[in-house]
Amino acid sequence: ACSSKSVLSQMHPMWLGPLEVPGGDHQSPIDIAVKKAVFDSDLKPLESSYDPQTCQQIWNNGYSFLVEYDDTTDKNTLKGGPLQDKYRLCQFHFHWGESNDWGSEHTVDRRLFPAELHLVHWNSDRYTLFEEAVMEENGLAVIGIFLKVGKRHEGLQKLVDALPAIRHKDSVVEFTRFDPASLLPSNIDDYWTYHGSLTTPPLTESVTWIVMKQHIEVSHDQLAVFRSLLFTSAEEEVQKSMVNNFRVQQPLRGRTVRSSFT
Ligand SMILES: COc1cccc(CN2CCc3cc(OS(N)(=O)=O)c(OC)cc3C2)c1
Ligand SMILES: [Zn+2]
Repeated sequence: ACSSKSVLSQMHPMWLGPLEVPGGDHQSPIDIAVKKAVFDSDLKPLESSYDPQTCQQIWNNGYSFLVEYDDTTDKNTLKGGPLQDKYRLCQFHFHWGESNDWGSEHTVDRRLFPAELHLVHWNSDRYTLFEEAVMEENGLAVIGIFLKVGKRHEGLQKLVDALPAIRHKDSVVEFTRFDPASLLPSNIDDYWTYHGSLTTPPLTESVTWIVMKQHIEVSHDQLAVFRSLLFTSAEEEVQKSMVNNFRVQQPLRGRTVRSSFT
């Protein structure tokens, strides 16, 4: 499910920082200036419906770890909010820092969070494969959720326990019966939305971003296990800790960020 490697990411090792796309003026991530966001009363509540039985595997792709879902049927759908069509979940992953002081990709009034969760969906009303949708303006919808360090996240622990098995790049293990809804904050009606891009290759400007206002809490120890992952494969002599796997912020270039709340 949406896990075929992009050629680009083979040519450009990600820990050197994703390459900048010349000329793109709808790039992500961005800073969300709360006061400049425009309330849009036409924005509907988000409707997500996920089936934990369709969870397939968890793997280290050399930049983050991805939990992948069977996206060959409409079992894991997202609609409503700013979306005109129905989108299918294919994977979720995280970005984090080497310390709790930074790690998120988006910021809110320049505030950095220690990590950010992305749930990647593609438009299954208009396209038949992720690879097609990834090239189209209305192809993808990514939900961004900020993580803060606090109490232990019970839902996350099953995922944290699987990480030592995928320490190295390109390692994969079977991972089943994980409910992505367990990672959503209690309030998913309050969000910011704007048009942007993937923050890793192919960096295409095909994403309707939906960034949740409410964060989720994970414990310091849970986040420390993220940092025990490696960018490097088992064969490489020098092992590099998988930390700071976020892209630098990109210019807004006149885009408007809308909010679903006042
Ligand atoms: C045409 O390029 C691709 C086609 C199919 C699958 C892929 C793999 N790619 C999809 C998009 C994506 C997007 C990712 O991050 S993000 N922040 O959502 O842009 C990501 O972070 C680890 C990984 C992947 C995996 C690339
Ligand atoms: Zn991401």
